[in-house]
Amino acid sequence: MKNITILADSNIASLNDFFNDATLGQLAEHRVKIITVAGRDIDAALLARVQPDVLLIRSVTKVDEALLVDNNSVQFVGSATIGTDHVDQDYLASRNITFANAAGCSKHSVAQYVLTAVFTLRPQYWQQSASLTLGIIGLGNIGGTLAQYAYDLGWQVLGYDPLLPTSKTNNASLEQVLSQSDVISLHVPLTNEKNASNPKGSDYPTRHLINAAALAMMPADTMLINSARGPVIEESALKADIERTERQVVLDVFEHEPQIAVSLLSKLAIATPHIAGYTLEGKLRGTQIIYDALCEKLSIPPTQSMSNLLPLNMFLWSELKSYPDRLPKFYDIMQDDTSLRNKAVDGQVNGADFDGLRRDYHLRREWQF
Ligand SMILES: NC(=O)c1ccc[n+]([C@@H]2O[C@H](COP(=O)([O-])OP(=O)(O)OC[C@H]3O[C@@H](n4cnc5c(N)ncnc54)[C@H](O)[C@@H]3O)[C@@H](O)[C@H]2O)c1
Ligand SMILES: O=C(O)[C@H](O)[C@H](O)COP(=O)(O)O
Repeated sequence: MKNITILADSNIASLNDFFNDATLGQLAEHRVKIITVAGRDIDAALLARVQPDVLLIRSVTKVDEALLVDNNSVQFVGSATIGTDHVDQDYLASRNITFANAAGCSKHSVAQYVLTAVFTLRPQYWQQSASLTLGIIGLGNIGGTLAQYAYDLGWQVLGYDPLLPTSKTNNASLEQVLSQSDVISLHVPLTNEKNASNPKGSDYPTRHLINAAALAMMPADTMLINSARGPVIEESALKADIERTERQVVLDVFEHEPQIAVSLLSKLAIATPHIAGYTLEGKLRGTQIIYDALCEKLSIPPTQSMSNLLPLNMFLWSELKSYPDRLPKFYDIMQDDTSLRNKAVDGQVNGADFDGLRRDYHLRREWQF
Protein backbone atom coordinates (compact mmCIF):
# COMPACT_ATOMS: atom_id res chain seq x y z
CA MET A 1 0.00 0.00 0.00
CA LYS A 2 1.43 3.37 -1.03
CA ASN A 3 0.11 6.66 0.27
CA ILE A 4 -0.29 9.48 -2.24
CA THR A 5 -0.33 12.92 -0.71
CA ILE A 6 -1.95 15.56 -2.89
CA LEU A 7 -1.64 19.27 -2.18
CA ALA A 8 -4.38 21.06 -4.09
CA ASP A 9 -5.91 24.48 -4.70
CA SER A 10 -9.31 24.39 -2.96
CA ASN A 11 -10.80 26.16 -6.00
CA ILE A 12 -10.42 23.02 -8.15
CA ALA A 13 -13.87 21.61 -8.89
CA SER A 14 -14.94 18.21 -7.52
CA LEU A 15 -11.49 17.37 -6.13
CA ASN A 16 -12.79 14.65 -3.83
CA ASP A 17 -14.87 13.03 -6.58
CA PHE A 18 -11.83 12.64 -8.81
CA PHE A 19 -9.01 12.07 -6.34
CA ASN A 20 -9.81 9.43 -3.72
CA ASP A 21 -8.86 5.90 -2.68
CA ALA A 22 -11.36 4.37 -5.16
CA THR A 23 -10.52 6.50 -8.20
CA LEU A 24 -6.73 6.32 -7.80
CA GLY A 25 -6.22 3.24 -5.70
CA GLN A 26 -8.19 0.44 -7.31
CA LEU A 27 -5.33 -1.39 -8.95
CA ALA A 28 -2.33 0.09 -7.26
CA GLU A 29 -3.92 0.08 -3.79
CA HIS A 30 -3.04 3.69 -3.23
CA ARG A 31 -4.37 5.48 -0.19
CA VAL A 32 -5.03 9.10 -1.06
CA LYS A 33 -4.65 12.04 1.28
CA ILE A 34 -5.74 15.44 -0.04
CA ILE A 35 -4.73 18.71 1.58
CA THR A 36 -6.60 21.71 0.17
CA VAL A 37 -5.47 25.31 0.47
CA ALA A 38 -6.33 28.58 -1.29
CA GLY A 39 -4.16 28.77 -4.42
CA ARG A 40 -2.37 31.93 -3.32
CA ASP A 41 -1.43 30.27 0.00
CA ILE A 42 0.51 27.46 -1.68
CA ASP A 43 4.07 28.57 -0.98
CA ALA A 44 7.58 27.17 -0.58
CA ALA A 45 7.23 26.68 3.18
CA LEU A 46 4.06 24.62 2.72
CA LEU A 47 5.65 22.52 -0.03
CA ALA A 48 8.65 21.89 2.21
CA ARG A 49 6.50 20.96 5.20
CA VAL A 50 3.88 18.78 3.47
CA GLN A 51 6.24 17.15 0.93
CA PRO A 52 3.33 16.07 -1.33
CA ASP A 53 3.69 13.62 -4.20
CA VAL A 54 1.24 15.57 -6.33
CA LEU A 55 0.58 19.29 -6.64
CA LEU A 56 -2.72 20.37 -8.22
CA ILE A 57 -3.14 24.05 -9.00
CA ARG A 58 -5.13 26.57 -10.95
CA SER A 59 -3.85 29.85 -12.36
CA VAL A 60 -3.00 31.78 -9.19
CA THR A 61 -0.13 29.59 -7.94
CA LYS A 62 3.22 30.40 -9.50
CA VAL A 63 5.16 27.16 -9.91
CA ASP A 64 8.89 27.62 -10.29
CA GLU A 65 12.22 27.03 -8.59
CA ALA A 66 11.35 29.41 -5.77
CA LEU A 67 8.26 27.34 -4.91
CA LEU A 68 9.94 23.94 -5.09
CA VAL A 69 13.44 24.74 -3.86
CA ASP A 70 12.99 22.98 -0.50
CA ASN A 71 10.78 20.20 -1.80
CA ASN A 72 12.02 16.86 -3.02
CA SER A 73 8.79 14.88 -3.22
CA VAL A 74 6.61 16.32 -6.00
CA GLN A 75 6.47 14.06 -9.04
CA PHE A 76 3.42 15.45 -10.79
CA VAL A 77 2.05 18.97 -11.19
CA GLY A 78 -1.40 19.38 -12.73
CA SER A 79 -2.93 22.76 -13.53
CA ALA A 80 -6.69 22.52 -14.11
CA THR A 81 -6.44 25.51 -16.43
CA ILE A 82 -5.79 26.26 -20.08
CA GLY A 83 -3.22 28.99 -19.44
CA THR A 84 0.27 27.90 -18.38
CA ASP A 85 2.04 31.25 -17.96
CA HIS A 86 2.20 30.67 -14.17
CA VAL A 87 4.29 27.50 -14.57
CA ASP A 88 8.01 27.24 -15.32
CA GLN A 89 7.77 24.06 -17.37
CA ASP A 90 11.51 24.00 -18.13
CA TYR A 91 12.26 23.94 -14.43
CA LEU A 92 9.79 21.09 -13.86
CA ALA A 93 11.37 19.14 -16.73
CA SER A 94 14.83 19.72 -15.24
CA ARG A 95 13.54 18.09 -12.02
CA ASN A 96 11.88 15.27 -13.98
CA ILE A 97 8.47 16.37 -12.65
CA THR A 98 5.59 15.54 -14.97
CA PHE A 99 3.37 18.49 -15.88
CA ALA A 100 -0.14 18.51 -17.32
CA ASN A 101 -2.56 21.34 -18.00
CA ALA A 102 -6.17 21.26 -19.16
CA ALA A 103 -5.89 22.41 -22.78
CA GLY A 104 -9.23 23.41 -24.25
CA CYS A 105 -11.23 22.64 -21.08
CA SER A 106 -13.31 25.81 -21.15
CA LYS A 107 -13.19 26.72 -24.84
CA HIS A 108 -16.99 26.83 -25.22
CA SER A 109 -17.43 28.66 -21.89
CA VAL A 110 -15.08 31.46 -22.91
CA ALA A 111 -16.48 31.70 -26.45
CA GLN A 112 -19.98 31.95 -24.94
CA TYR A 113 -18.77 34.66 -22.55
CA VAL A 114 -17.56 36.68 -25.54
CA LEU A 115 -20.85 36.24 -27.43
CA THR A 116 -22.78 37.26 -24.32
CA ALA A 117 -20.72 40.43 -23.97
CA VAL A 118 -21.24 41.33 -27.65
CA PHE A 119 -25.00 40.71 -27.59
CA THR A 120 -25.46 42.48 -24.27
CA LEU A 121 -23.77 45.64 -25.52
CA ARG A 122 -24.98 45.43 -29.12
CA PRO A 123 -28.26 43.47 -29.33
CA GLN A 124 -28.66 44.64 -32.93
CA TYR A 125 -26.11 41.98 -33.93
CA TRP A 126 -28.75 39.28 -33.41
CA GLN A 127 -30.33 40.43 -36.67
CA GLN A 128 -29.03 38.54 -39.69
CA SER A 129 -29.14 41.81 -41.65
CA ALA A 130 -26.60 43.47 -39.32
CA SER A 131 -23.29 42.44 -40.84
CA LEU A 132 -20.62 42.12 -38.20
CA THR A 133 -16.92 41.58 -38.70
CA LEU A 134 -15.45 39.78 -35.73
CA GLY A 135 -11.68 40.04 -35.32
CA ILE A 136 -10.11 37.14 -33.46
CA ILE A 137 -6.49 37.34 -32.32
CA GLY A 138 -5.25 33.84 -31.48
CA LEU A 139 -7.01 30.98 -33.25
CA GLY A 140 -6.35 28.03 -30.95
CA ASN A 141 -9.00 26.21 -28.97
CA ILE A 142 -10.98 29.25 -27.83
CA GLY A 143 -10.46 31.50 -30.85
CA GLY A 144 -11.29 28.59 -33.18
CA THR A 145 -14.44 27.76 -31.21
CA LEU A 146 -15.54 31.39 -31.23
CA ALA A 147 -15.08 31.43 -35.02
CA GLN A 148 -17.47 28.45 -35.31
CA TYR A 149 -20.18 30.39 -33.45
CA ALA A 150 -19.49 33.45 -35.61
CA TYR A 151 -19.93 31.47 -38.82
CA ASP A 152 -23.10 29.94 -37.41
CA LEU A 153 -24.40 33.49 -36.88
CA GLY A 154 -23.47 34.53 -40.42
CA TRP A 155 -20.73 36.91 -39.28
CA GLN A 156 -17.51 37.67 -41.12
CA VAL A 157 -14.34 36.60 -39.34
CA LEU A 158 -10.95 38.26 -39.59
CA GLY A 159 -8.46 36.03 -37.82
CA TYR A 160 -4.77 36.49 -36.96
CA ASP A 161 -2.50 33.76 -35.64
CA PRO A 162 1.10 33.90 -36.90
CA LEU A 163 1.90 30.48 -35.42
CA LEU A 164 -0.74 28.62 -37.46
CA PRO A 165 -0.97 28.10 -41.23
CA THR A 166 -3.12 30.43 -43.28
CA SER A 167 -6.73 29.17 -43.52
CA LYS A 168 -10.30 30.30 -44.11
CA THR A 169 -10.23 31.79 -40.58
CA ASN A 170 -6.52 32.63 -40.26
CA ASN A 171 -6.95 35.11 -43.05
CA ALA A 172 -5.60 38.51 -42.01
CA SER A 173 -2.64 40.49 -40.72
CA LEU A 174 -2.69 41.96 -37.22
CA GLU A 175 -3.11 45.42 -38.77
CA GLN A 176 -6.12 44.24 -40.79
CA VAL A 177 -7.79 42.74 -37.74
CA LEU A 178 -7.19 45.90 -35.73
CA SER A 179 -8.34 48.34 -38.38
CA GLN A 180 -11.24 46.46 -40.02
CA SER A 181 -13.18 44.70 -37.23
CA ASP A 182 -16.38 45.78 -35.47
CA VAL A 183 -15.46 43.66 -32.46
CA ILE A 184 -12.01 42.33 -31.55
CA SER A 185 -11.58 39.43 -29.13
CA LEU A 186 -8.20 38.33 -27.76
CA HIS A 187 -7.43 34.62 -27.33
CA VAL A 188 -3.66 34.39 -27.05
CA PRO A 189 -1.51 32.94 -24.28
CA LEU A 190 0.64 35.38 -22.29
CA THR A 191 4.15 35.16 -23.74
CA ASN A 192 7.33 37.20 -23.50
CA GLU A 193 9.81 38.23 -26.15
CA LYS A 194 12.49 35.78 -27.17
CA ASN A 195 15.95 37.23 -26.55
CA ALA A 196 19.38 36.29 -25.19
CA SER A 197 18.16 36.20 -21.59
CA ASN A 198 14.91 34.46 -22.55
CA PRO A 199 15.71 32.01 -25.37
CA LYS A 200 12.44 30.12 -24.74
CA GLY A 201 10.39 33.27 -25.38
CA SER A 202 8.16 33.80 -28.39
CA ASP A 203 8.92 35.32 -31.79
CA TYR A 204 5.39 36.73 -31.50
CA PRO A 205 5.21 37.87 -27.86
CA THR A 206 1.80 38.83 -26.56
CA ARG A 207 2.70 40.88 -23.49
CA HIS A 208 1.45 44.38 -24.35
CA LEU A 209 0.49 43.20 -27.84
CA ILE A 210 -2.34 45.72 -27.53
CA ASN A 211 -0.40 48.91 -26.80
CA ALA A 212 -0.93 52.54 -27.77
CA ALA A 213 0.13 51.87 -31.38
CA ALA A 214 -2.30 48.95 -31.75
CA LEU A 215 -5.14 50.88 -30.14
CA ALA A 216 -4.51 53.80 -32.48
CA MET A 217 -5.25 51.48 -35.43
CA MET A 218 -8.68 50.59 -34.07
CA PRO A 219 -11.66 52.74 -35.09
CA ALA A 220 -13.36 54.33 -32.08
CA ASP A 221 -16.50 52.24 -32.50
CA THR A 222 -14.60 48.93 -32.49
CA MET A 223 -15.37 46.97 -29.36
CA LEU A 224 -12.41 45.28 -27.61
CA ILE A 225 -12.79 42.17 -25.46
CA ASN A 226 -10.00 40.58 -23.41
CA SER A 227 -10.67 37.24 -21.77
CA ALA A 228 -7.13 35.92 -22.36
CA ARG A 229 -4.58 37.34 -19.92
CA GLY A 230 -4.49 40.87 -18.46
CA PRO A 231 -0.98 41.92 -19.54
CA VAL A 232 -1.82 41.30 -23.21
CA ILE A 233 -3.24 44.84 -23.05
CA GLU A 234 -1.09 47.69 -21.75
CA GLU A 235 -3.44 49.11 -19.15
CA SER A 236 -2.16 52.70 -19.16
CA ALA A 237 -2.52 52.87 -22.95
CA LEU A 238 -6.02 51.40 -22.73
CA LYS A 239 -7.15 54.03 -20.23
CA ALA A 240 -5.87 56.83 -22.47
CA ASP A 241 -7.52 55.22 -25.49
CA ILE A 242 -10.94 54.97 -23.81
CA GLU A 243 -10.69 58.59 -22.67
CA ARG A 244 -10.00 59.61 -26.25
CA THR A 245 -12.41 57.32 -28.12
CA GLU A 246 -15.06 56.25 -25.58
CA ARG A 247 -14.48 52.76 -26.94
CA GLN A 248 -16.59 49.90 -25.56
CA VAL A 249 -14.13 47.65 -23.74
CA VAL A 250 -14.93 44.37 -21.98
CA LEU A 251 -12.35 42.93 -19.58
CA ASP A 252 -12.46 39.63 -17.74
CA VAL A 253 -8.72 39.79 -17.05
CA PHE A 254 -6.60 42.71 -15.87
CA GLU A 255 -2.96 43.67 -16.06
CA HIS A 256 -2.71 44.16 -12.29
CA GLU A 257 -5.15 41.42 -11.27
CA PRO A 258 -6.26 40.69 -8.57
CA GLN A 259 -6.18 44.43 -7.75
CA ILE A 260 -8.35 46.55 -10.04
CA ALA A 261 -8.17 50.34 -10.02
CA VAL A 262 -11.49 52.15 -10.16
CA SER A 263 -9.84 54.58 -12.59
CA LEU A 264 -9.89 51.66 -15.06
CA LEU A 265 -13.09 49.94 -13.90
CA SER A 266 -15.16 53.09 -14.33
CA LYS A 267 -14.14 53.31 -18.00
CA LEU A 268 -15.15 49.75 -18.92
CA ALA A 269 -18.40 48.76 -20.61
CA ILE A 270 -18.33 45.38 -18.87
CA ALA A 271 -15.91 44.12 -16.22
CA THR A 272 -15.91 40.64 -14.69
CA PRO A 273 -13.56 38.92 -12.22
CA HIS A 274 -11.74 36.37 -14.45
CA ILE A 275 -14.75 34.08 -14.71
CA ALA A 276 -15.10 33.70 -18.49
CA GLY A 277 -14.24 30.02 -18.15
CA TYR A 278 -16.25 29.47 -14.98
CA THR A 279 -18.96 27.07 -16.09
CA LEU A 280 -19.65 23.78 -14.37
CA GLU A 281 -18.61 21.99 -17.54
CA GLY A 282 -15.43 24.07 -17.99
CA LYS A 283 -14.26 23.54 -14.43
CA LEU A 284 -15.13 19.83 -14.30
CA ARG A 285 -13.40 19.26 -17.64
CA GLY A 286 -10.31 20.96 -16.20
CA THR A 287 -10.30 18.56 -13.25
CA GLN A 288 -11.04 15.56 -15.48
CA ILE A 289 -8.08 16.32 -17.76
CA ILE A 290 -5.54 16.53 -14.94
CA TYR A 291 -7.07 13.44 -13.28
CA ASP A 292 -6.66 11.49 -16.53
CA ALA A 293 -3.05 12.72 -16.80
CA LEU A 294 -2.29 11.64 -13.23
CA CYS A 295 -3.79 8.19 -13.92
CA GLU A 296 -1.50 7.90 -16.92
CA LYS A 297 1.47 8.88 -14.78
CA LEU A 298 0.47 6.22 -12.21
CA SER A 299 -0.22 3.68 -14.98
CA ILE A 300 -3.77 3.08 -13.79
CA PRO A 301 -6.99 3.32 -15.83
CA PRO A 302 -9.19 6.36 -15.11
CA THR A 303 -12.43 5.27 -13.44
CA GLN A 304 -14.08 8.63 -12.76
CA SER A 305 -15.80 10.71 -15.42
CA MET A 306 -17.34 14.17 -15.31
CA SER A 307 -20.41 12.73 -17.00
CA ASN A 308 -21.19 11.03 -13.67
CA LEU A 309 -21.17 14.39 -11.92
CA LEU A 310 -23.00 16.73 -14.31
CA PRO A 311 -26.67 17.50 -13.73
CA LEU A 312 -28.99 17.71 -16.75
CA ASN A 313 -28.18 20.63 -19.06
CA MET A 314 -31.15 22.48 -20.55
CA PHE A 315 -29.21 25.28 -22.25
CA LEU A 316 -29.29 24.86 -26.01
CA TRP A 317 -27.52 27.26 -28.37
CA SER A 318 -30.24 26.59 -30.96
CA GLU A 319 -32.88 27.84 -28.49
CA LEU A 320 -30.95 31.01 -27.75
CA LYS A 321 -30.50 31.70 -31.45
CA SER A 322 -34.25 31.44 -31.97
CA TYR A 323 -35.16 33.44 -28.86
CA PRO A 324 -32.42 36.05 -28.27
CA ASP A 325 -34.46 37.73 -25.53
CA ARG A 326 -33.64 34.66 -23.40
CA LEU A 327 -29.96 35.69 -23.19
CA PRO A 328 -30.15 36.85 -19.53
CA LYS A 329 -31.54 33.41 -18.63
CA PHE A 330 -28.59 31.75 -20.37
CA TYR A 331 -26.05 34.15 -18.88
CA ASP A 332 -26.72 37.50 -17.25
CA ILE A 333 -23.24 38.96 -17.58
CA MET A 334 -24.31 42.27 -16.02
CA GLN A 335 -24.81 40.52 -12.69
CA ASP A 336 -21.13 39.58 -12.73
CA ASP A 337 -20.24 43.13 -13.72
CA THR A 338 -22.28 44.58 -10.85
CA SER A 339 -20.80 42.17 -8.30
CA LEU A 340 -17.30 43.31 -9.25
CA ARG A 341 -18.11 47.03 -9.23
CA ASN A 342 -19.83 46.67 -5.84
CA LYS A 343 -16.51 45.56 -4.34
CA ALA A 344 -14.78 48.86 -5.13
CA VAL A 345 -13.56 50.64 -1.99
CA ASP A 346 -11.19 53.63 -1.76
CA GLY A 347 -10.43 53.69 -5.47
CA GLN A 348 -9.87 49.99 -5.98
CA VAL A 349 -11.15 46.45 -5.81
CA ASN A 350 -8.69 44.72 -3.52
CA GLY A 351 -7.20 41.33 -4.27
CA ALA A 352 -9.01 39.46 -1.48
CA ASP A 353 -12.40 40.67 -2.73
CA PHE A 354 -11.53 39.82 -6.34
CA ASP A 355 -10.44 36.32 -5.29
CA GLY A 356 -13.54 35.97 -3.11
CA LEU A 357 -15.84 36.65 -6.05
CA ARG A 358 -14.08 33.88 -7.96
CA ARG A 359 -14.05 31.45 -5.04
CA ASP A 360 -17.78 31.91 -4.38
CA TYR A 361 -18.83 32.13 -8.04
CA HIS A 362 -22.06 30.34 -8.89
CA LEU A 363 -20.83 28.26 -11.84
CA ARG A 364 -22.83 28.84 -15.04
CA ARG A 365 -23.78 26.06 -17.45
CA GLU A 366 -22.26 25.77 -20.91
CA TRP A 367 -24.77 26.06 -23.72
CA GLN A 368 -24.89 22.94 -25.88
CA PHE A 369 -23.67 23.87 -29.36
N1 LIG B 1 -10.64 34.31 -18.79
C1 LIG B 1 -10.67 33.01 -18.60
O1 LIG B 1 -11.39 32.53 -17.75
C2 LIG B 1 -9.82 32.10 -19.44
C3 LIG B 1 -10.20 30.77 -19.56
C4 LIG B 1 -9.41 29.93 -20.35
C5 LIG B 1 -8.28 30.42 -21.00
N2 LIG B 1 -7.92 31.72 -20.84
C6 LIG B 1 -6.76 32.27 -21.56
O2 LIG B 1 -7.02 32.17 -22.95
C7 LIG B 1 -5.81 31.82 -23.62
C8 LIG B 1 -6.14 31.15 -24.93
O3 LIG B 1 -6.74 29.90 -24.70
P1 LIG B 1 -6.81 28.77 -25.83
O4 LIG B 1 -7.45 27.60 -25.24
O5 LIG B 1 -7.40 29.32 -27.07
O6 LIG B 1 -5.26 28.50 -26.05
P2 LIG B 1 -4.58 27.78 -27.29
O7 LIG B 1 -3.20 27.48 -26.87
O8 LIG B 1 -5.44 26.67 -27.78
O9 LIG B 1 -4.55 28.91 -28.43
C9 LIG B 1 -3.79 30.08 -28.35
C10 LIG B 1 -3.47 30.51 -29.77
O10 LIG B 1 -2.80 31.77 -29.71
C11 LIG B 1 -1.84 31.77 -30.77
N3 LIG B 1 -0.86 32.83 -30.57
C12 LIG B 1 0.27 32.82 -29.81
N4 LIG B 1 0.91 34.00 -29.92
C13 LIG B 1 0.17 34.78 -30.75
C14 LIG B 1 0.29 36.10 -31.22
N5 LIG B 1 1.34 36.89 -30.90
N6 LIG B 1 -0.68 36.59 -32.02
C15 LIG B 1 -1.75 35.84 -32.38
N7 LIG B 1 -1.90 34.54 -31.99
C16 LIG B 1 -0.97 34.04 -31.16
C17 LIG B 1 -1.27 30.37 -30.76
O11 LIG B 1 -0.66 30.06 -32.01
C18 LIG B 1 -2.51 29.53 -30.48
O12 LIG B 1 -3.11 29.07 -31.68
C19 LIG B 1 -5.09 30.92 -22.61
O13 LIG B 1 -3.72 30.86 -22.81
C20 LIG B 1 -5.45 31.54 -21.28
O14 LIG B 1 -4.46 32.44 -20.93
C21 LIG B 1 -8.68 32.57 -20.08
O1 LIG C 1 -6.40 29.60 -18.19
C1 LIG C 1 -7.50 29.27 -17.72
O2 LIG C 1 -7.95 28.11 -17.86
C2 LIG C 1 -8.35 30.26 -17.01
O3 LIG C 1 -7.77 31.50 -16.99
C3 LIG C 1 -8.81 29.78 -15.70
O4 LIG C 1 -10.21 29.76 -15.72
C4 LIG C 1 -8.34 30.61 -14.59
O5 LIG C 1 -9.06 30.36 -13.47
P1 LIG C 1 -8.33 30.06 -12.07
O6 LIG C 1 -7.31 29.07 -12.37
O7 LIG C 1 -7.65 31.24 -11.59
O8 LIG C 1 -9.43 29.57 -11.24
